[in-house]
Amino acid sequence: MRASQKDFENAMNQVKLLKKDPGNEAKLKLYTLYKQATEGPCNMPKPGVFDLINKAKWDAWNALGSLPKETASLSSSLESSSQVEPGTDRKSTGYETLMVTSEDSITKIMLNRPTKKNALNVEMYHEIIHALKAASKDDSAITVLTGNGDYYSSGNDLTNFTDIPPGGVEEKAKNGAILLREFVGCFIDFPKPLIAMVNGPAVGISVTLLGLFDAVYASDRATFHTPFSHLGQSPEGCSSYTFPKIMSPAKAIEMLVFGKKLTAGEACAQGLVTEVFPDSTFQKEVWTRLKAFAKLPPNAMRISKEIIRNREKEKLHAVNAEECSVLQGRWLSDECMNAVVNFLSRKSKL
Ligand SMILES: CCCCCC/C=C/C(=O)SCCNC(=O)CCNC(=O)[C@H](O)C(C)(C)COP(=O)(O)OP(=O)(O)OC[C@H]1O[C@@H](n2cnc3c(N)ncnc32)[C@H](O)[C@@H]1OP(=O)(O)O
Repeated sequence: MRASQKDFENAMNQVKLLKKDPGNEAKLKLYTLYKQATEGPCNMPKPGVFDLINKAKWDAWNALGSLPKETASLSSSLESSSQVEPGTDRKSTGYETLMVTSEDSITKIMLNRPTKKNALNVEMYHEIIHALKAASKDDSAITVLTGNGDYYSSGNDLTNFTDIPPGGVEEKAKNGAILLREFVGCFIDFPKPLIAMVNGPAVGISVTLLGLFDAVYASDRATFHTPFSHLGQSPEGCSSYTFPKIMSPAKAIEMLVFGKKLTAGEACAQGLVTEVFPDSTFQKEVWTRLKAFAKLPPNAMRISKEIIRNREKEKLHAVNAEECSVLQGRWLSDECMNAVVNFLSRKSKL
């Protein structure tokens, strides 16, 4: 397929958005291809020998000779897309905390704060809401959520509690509850099969939400931990309703109240995880399976999910509202504030 001028300009814009500098050589190559594509053969006067930067530009552009504009445009687009981080396409542009890609009828939303163990900061909550809304309308058949790096996610970013607005902690808690309710609501309402690829340990809200997914595939490195009582908090993500149904009330209490951490095998035995894979083959095996799922008739999958979920939707939204309201109160408690201060001053870790 021929790259259009628009594609070419997009590619040039993407270079500006790269997180990692592509290096001078690549940038010089792109510059000269750009000049050739827009102006044709080198038309700038040859710079003096001491004008090193312009000399390098001139040499590189001049070396393209009479390369046709169209060829330069195509090469430039290809050059720049190969510099983009693997698995990234144009759809991911604009996200700070996610990598969102679409391929083989699968939209992949990857949590992308690996140095913070993919903790969910306020921006990430908003971006996930946005990505889910976009995925629900795009032409993919299924959507996958996964994490970049060694963690799936360490749950809520505890520094979210530090940025206090003029209205004080009460306003902070109220805003948090509103955001959480909208965030969880998107998972309840998501219309297509939603699959979690749990690539490593999962904590807090990243675990509770799994009860709202349609399939959960886990690496055998993954663990599942909801230390809400340790944090002076209470369950969210509809887990107060989904977990007792999935794994029995007693097992749900062990996790949600006593903070028992499950291995992937244990989580699978409890029904929270659909299947566990050895970490060494996790990506390959799961993606093979997902690609096969994505070839199934999308409308049939959507309608089948709808008929299963619709029966529960009203209840799930009511549970979500109640959990958010209870949490709003917990965030103002001494128990919660002390736990957050302890983490932030590194007195405690899970
Ligand atoms: C709109 C609001 C909605 C709120 C919804 C309610 C949600 C509730 C929950 O999700 S409760 C769960 C909260 N999560 C935690 O309590 C986990 C806290 N983190 C840890 O205990 C540890 O970091 C760890 C066990 C996840 C990993 O330990 P380790 O392997 O030793 O790595 P580091 O601790 O050095 O972590 C690296 C780096 O990441 C930062 N980080 C990790 N997790 C979080 C987090 N949840 N919040 C904030 N920051 C986190 C950690 O501080 C390190 O940062 P640094 O390198 O020091 O700058």
